[in-house]
Amino acid sequence: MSILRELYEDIQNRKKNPQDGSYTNYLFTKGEDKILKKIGEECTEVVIASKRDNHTELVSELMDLTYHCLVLMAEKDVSLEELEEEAKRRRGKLSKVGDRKEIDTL
Ligand SMILES: N=c1c2ncn([C@@H]3O[C@H](COP(=O)(O)OP(=O)(O)OP(=O)(O)O)[C@@H](O)[C@H]3O)c2ncn1[C@@H]1O[C@H](COP(=O)(O)O)[C@@H](O)[C@H]1O
Repeated sequence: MSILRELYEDIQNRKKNPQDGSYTNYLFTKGEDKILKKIGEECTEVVIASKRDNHTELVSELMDLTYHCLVLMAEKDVSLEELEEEAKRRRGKLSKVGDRKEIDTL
């Protein structure tokens, strides 16, 4: 999705050129442990929204989780291309074998 690419580029730009008042820069300044803590919190919020069967809240919480995962990716220099390659590799492998047990070997 191009909007996720745009969001990731915004996050990378904040890392290169910090801006006052930017929440993203606040996370980079606090560092990896803070980003990981936020990811943990957002995961829990996704679980709660899902169990409440609240679709709007679930979409919102999934986006919060996605944003914080993208911040972690920028912090650890993981590119979107690496995710794409990994997804393609799994797709090729799984569609060939047609056996869910094979996922253990991914
Ligand atoms: N997509 C997001 C985004 N999603 C969520 N958030 C922020 O994530 C925070 C999560 O809220 P919480 O209540 O969990 O956290 P908090 O209490 O504010 O802060 P903590 O002390 O818990 O860390 C909120 O402050 C949201 O504004 C985001 N902040 C920024 N972006 C995008 O990131 C890019 C850079 O924006 P800036 O960070 O504003 O420069 C832009 O494209 C923005 O649209």
